[in-house]
Amino acid sequence: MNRPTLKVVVTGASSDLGLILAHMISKGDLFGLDQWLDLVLVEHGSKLKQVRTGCLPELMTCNPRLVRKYWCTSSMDQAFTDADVIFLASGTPPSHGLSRNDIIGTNALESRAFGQALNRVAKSSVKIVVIMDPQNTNLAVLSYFTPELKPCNMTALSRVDQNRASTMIARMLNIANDKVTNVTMWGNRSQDIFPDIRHATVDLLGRTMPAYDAVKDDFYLKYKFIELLQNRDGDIQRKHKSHTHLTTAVATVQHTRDWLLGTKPGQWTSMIVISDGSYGIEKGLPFSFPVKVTTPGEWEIAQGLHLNYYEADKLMERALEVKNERHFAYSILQLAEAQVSVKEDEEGEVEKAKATTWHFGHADPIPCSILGPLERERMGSSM
Ligand SMILES: NC(=O)c1ccc[n+]([C@@H]2O[C@H](COP(=O)([O-])OP(=O)(O)OC[C@H]3O[C@@H](n4cnc5c(N)ncnc54)[C@H](O)[C@@H]3O)[C@@H](O)[C@H]2O)c1
Repeated sequence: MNRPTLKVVVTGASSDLGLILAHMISKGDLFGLDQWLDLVLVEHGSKLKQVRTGCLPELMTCNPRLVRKYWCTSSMDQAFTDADVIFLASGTPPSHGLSRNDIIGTNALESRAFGQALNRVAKSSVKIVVIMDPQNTNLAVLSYFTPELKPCNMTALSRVDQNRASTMIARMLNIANDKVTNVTMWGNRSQDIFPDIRHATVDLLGRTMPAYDAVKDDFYLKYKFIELLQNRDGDIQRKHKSHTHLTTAVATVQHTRDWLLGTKPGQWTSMIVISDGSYGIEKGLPFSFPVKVTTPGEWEIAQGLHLNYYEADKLMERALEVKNERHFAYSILQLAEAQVSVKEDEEGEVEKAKATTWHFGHADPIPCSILGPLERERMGSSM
């Protein structure tokens, strides 16, 4: 293991989500089996003891051979200094009795605190994944308070919904989930996120074909499927009587692996990123798009998906929803809308275009030869 140790931060470490995520990272699901890690577990002061005396022993019992050092802290500055990857997995979850606006308001305050700390101490290559609900709004707030960081280094999670949609199709066709590709989630991570199956493909007995042709039920895919998918989160929470921590942790690892290692040729994944104006979505608006990663650590919005009138209309509706929620969050924080920080260069290109290649925060790219078998398969490498 010649690569420098990575510093990885998980906030909300005492919750099931934080613990499962920390466990998956510790056992190499994210960076592979040949990467040393320093893992920082962040919790509020009142729960820090619980992390030290409960969560940490739990994690250590699972034989996390890749972790060189654990830190437990309430200090964001301490946690974020020199961090390579940060998972913002804390915040208030949607629950009975709290409206979406309540959640937006509470978590916007959290995001502001995270943003201010990141802006003070984070290094410019840090990668940040927003899991806190609602992801689009929190990404907007975070980006607002981090003028020193590039917006391309922050993404938020819509992969949970993509995975659910892929699973639903896979089950209809009796195939494995990973035989369903290029399902896209557009828009706002709310109940109204818009699933696009029309561009999805499936591998049926070795033959790649459009998902629509394989399912052969246009009416179902256009209406019932979308309704079922949009209610899935609530359904699971009601029936399982808990938040969807396992699916979220798994989706977070998949999202981050795609971002840091790359998507397979010809494939894309759904990610909430800051819009560069693609598909008519206002520049600077956090929106779930189809995203490709050909250079590890640099996402680009997949171009050229033809949208019909109905779909284009849905995208505009979703964009309006994000704008309204962002407006609400900004009003809680008493921020002026005009100050929205879309960082542009002289040609008006969103900073993304100037992004430097990210090599796990260090000087050298990950040489394929030291990747594990899973990574090699992922990178399509013949090494
Ligand atoms: N599908 C998804 O994308 C998905 C699924 C589950 C949860 N979430 C989101 O993740 C967040 C956490 O959900 P949960 O169910 O684990 O909630 P939870 O209430 O069980 O745990 C949140 C934890 O975060 C901690 N916390 C709050 N502010 C903090 C801060 N500033 N620093 C460190 N720790 C802090 C709390 O003390 C608590 O332990 C919520 O915003 C939720 O909506 C998203």
